[in-house]
Amino acid sequence: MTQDFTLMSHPPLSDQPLTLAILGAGAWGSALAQLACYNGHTVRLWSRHLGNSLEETVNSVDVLISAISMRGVATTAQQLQTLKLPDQIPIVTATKGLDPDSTRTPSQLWGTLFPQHPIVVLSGPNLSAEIQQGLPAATVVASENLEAAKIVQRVFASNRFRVYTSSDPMGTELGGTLKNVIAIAAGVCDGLHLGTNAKSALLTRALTEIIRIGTHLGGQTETFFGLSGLGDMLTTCNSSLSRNYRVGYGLAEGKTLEQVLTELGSTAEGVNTTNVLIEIAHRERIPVPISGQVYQLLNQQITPQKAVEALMERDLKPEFYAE
Ligand SMILES: NC(=O)C1=CN([C@@H]2O[C@H](COP(=O)(O)OP(=O)(O)OC[C@H]3O[C@@H](n4cnc5c(N)ncnc54)[C@H](OP(=O)(O)O)[C@@H]3O)[C@@H](O)[C@H]2O)C=CC1
Ligand SMILES: O=C(CO)COP(=O)(O)O
Repeated sequence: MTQDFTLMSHPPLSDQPLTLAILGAGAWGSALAQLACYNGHTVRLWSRHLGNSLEETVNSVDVLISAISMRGVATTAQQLQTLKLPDQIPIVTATKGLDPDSTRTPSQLWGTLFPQHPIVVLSGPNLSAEIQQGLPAATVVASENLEAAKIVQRVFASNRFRVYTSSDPMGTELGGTLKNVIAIAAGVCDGLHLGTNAKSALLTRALTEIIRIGTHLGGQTETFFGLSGLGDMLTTCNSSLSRNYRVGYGLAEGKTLEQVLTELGSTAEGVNTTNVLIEIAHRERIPVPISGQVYQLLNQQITPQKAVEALMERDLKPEFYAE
């Protein structure tokens, strides 16, 4: 049985109402469903806990959207491969994570399994709780197929959600993914009450680090200065609504990671992302001093105080230099 939702709507900015499948009925999938319903689209929401049929959910839809946590992306995409997806419909990925088995991004996983479909990344400063309250927000939809990005732009754009297109899916995706590691560091910074100067220094140097990794992996520098990079970093590093920020804050208060994650009760992608990122950084020889300290902290190799000391005592160098 499928579940179709059409909530209160206003005149849609999209040309015509579409039928969308949203996979993942967690915080983000539900908020995206609300935004699409607001624009008059029909939404079929699927998740394991709803217990509905994946096959019926995706039957004859116009757009497929995945808002599944990283740990479920590969298995769900493989399950979908055995079903019949409508030809060439856009697949939108809204997951912010890295696959621990392959170290690839969600869009790379989807693109490999569904080469005939345009893949669109949706990412931005989008705390679901604020969006569910109807507060204004903006996001980016990025694809190598600009027509597909424009379709997704029209699906979600409204007077409460401004949607920009981009032709840099990798940069857009990595901005949203890598900032989760930095949000953990920002939570530590605030949890230790290190002050505003320290926080600004941390975020500024973190942006440099994100750009270094992100461009190495194929993203464009300017994308990281946009909504999906700096924008999302500012949101998650400054809000206790961010689960990744709360992980860092809790660790700084002396809680164990297990304790913090139990209290959280939902997805904090930054924990897995840090582990995968460090694997990539070692493999590709990319310096990642801040993420490296977050890794040691999450893996109980260092205390929050020692992590701060280690960052302060690094070799002196110019602010900008070629790696
Ligand atoms: N919440 C937010 O503000 C935002 C979140 N995101 C990103 O969206 C993604 C989902 O986050 P969010 O909705 O908040 O997380 P939640 O923990 O609220 O929901 C996770 C969703 O993923 C599904 N899921 C988890 N594991 C599996 C699996 N093995 N197989 C199939 N489905 C699985 C869950 O299904 P079930 O309930 O059946 O277990 C649930 O629908 C994350 O990557 C996050 O970074 C992006 C922007 C904003
Ligand atoms: O990505 C997000 C906001 O843009 C959500 O952040 P958290 O996953 O840290 O809650």
